[in-house]
Amino acid sequence: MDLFDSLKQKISGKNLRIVFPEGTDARIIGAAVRLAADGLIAPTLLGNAEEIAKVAGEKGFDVSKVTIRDPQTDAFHAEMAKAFFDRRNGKATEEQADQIVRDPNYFGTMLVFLGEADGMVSGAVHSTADTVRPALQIIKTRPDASRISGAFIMQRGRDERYLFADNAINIDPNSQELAEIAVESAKTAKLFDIDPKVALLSFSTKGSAKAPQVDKVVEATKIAHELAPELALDGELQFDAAFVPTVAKLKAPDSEVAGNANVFIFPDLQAGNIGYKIAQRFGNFEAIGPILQGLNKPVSDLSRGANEEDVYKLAIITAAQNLIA
Ligand SMILES: CC(C)(COP(=O)(O)OP(=O)(O)OC[C@H]1O[C@@H](n2cnc3c(N)ncnc32)[C@H](O)[C@@H]1OP(=O)(O)O)[C@@H](O)C(=O)NCCC(=O)NCCS
Ligand SMILES: CC(=O)OP(=O)(O)O
Repeated sequence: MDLFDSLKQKISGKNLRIVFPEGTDARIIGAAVRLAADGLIAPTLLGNAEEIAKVAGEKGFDVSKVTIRDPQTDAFHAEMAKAFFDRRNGKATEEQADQIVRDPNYFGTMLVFLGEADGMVSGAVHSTADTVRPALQIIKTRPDASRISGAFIMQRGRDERYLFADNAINIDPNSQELAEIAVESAKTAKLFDIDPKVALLSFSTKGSAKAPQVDKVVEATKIAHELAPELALDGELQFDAAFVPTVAKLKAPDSEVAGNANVFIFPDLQAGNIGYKIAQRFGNFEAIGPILQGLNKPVSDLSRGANEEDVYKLAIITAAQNLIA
């Protein structure tokens, strides 16, 4: 079954509530209206109701099934500011808390934190840093994860599907962090019916180049093996050795992952962010994400280059993350 048909089946009728802080953006409104009409989620758009109605009217969207809340005037404001102040535990004053929760990304994140929403999707207008910082500060990492990272499902056609990470968050992870990203990405891959074979990517394969950047990946591979000995995982591998069986035979003949990898771990964010965009724009892969891994509750960031379909799909994934323990 198609990945999204299967995810839609899982969330259908569960009335999972997803909040969209960028409620006046036409792509967001269009996706929210479709999701509500399809009975997939209960969407909340954040923003000024008149502005949302104006954009919806111009585009012919019927927002009657969508909840609208305005962080500037919301009746829940004082309670939320107090909860934010408590959660930040000395890192924000009461006055700052009062202002901060008027920011739609903070307001949306607080709705998730307080259990008023089951997930948040933002980032079509805001940068990744502005989208994810509230989640890092408020929702925080799961007890079994030390870092949050951002993964993409890369899909072409019905059957070709890979997971890339980290393409969004950690700028220059050290070996320990990279190892944890690799192990966490294998868990995420399973959510999308990918049987993970994890490659830690480099510009070197099995010692073909010497550099501190390569040493980092070699060390990360060693740590990842210790963290998850049962996992099919290998490094350091160049992308061709990881992906192409004939090249794997030449460059890494003893590796069970080389030539078969389907989870690709990039050594830093320069490589990861550039890499996913090249596959998306040159390779015609659909890039769905970044899906934040390691958070206590689901929050997803969009690329500002996202279209309505990307918003629709990422909202489905965000909702489905609630159903996976
Ligand atoms: C994600 C990012 C915004 C966080 O950095 P920052 O804003 O400087 O955040 P800070 O270092 O001030 O940390 C803020 C909080 O987040 C936490 N945090 C930061 N990075 C984290 C991570 N990867 N995992 C878990 N928590 C993290 C910090 O511990 C801190 O928590 P606290 O305030 O409760 O003590 C930053 O790493 C970044 O800009 N990454 C690149 C994003 C980007 O541009 N991507 C490309 C496009 S997708
Ligand atoms: C994920 C990502 O690269 O986001 P943006 O394109 O918005 O910077």
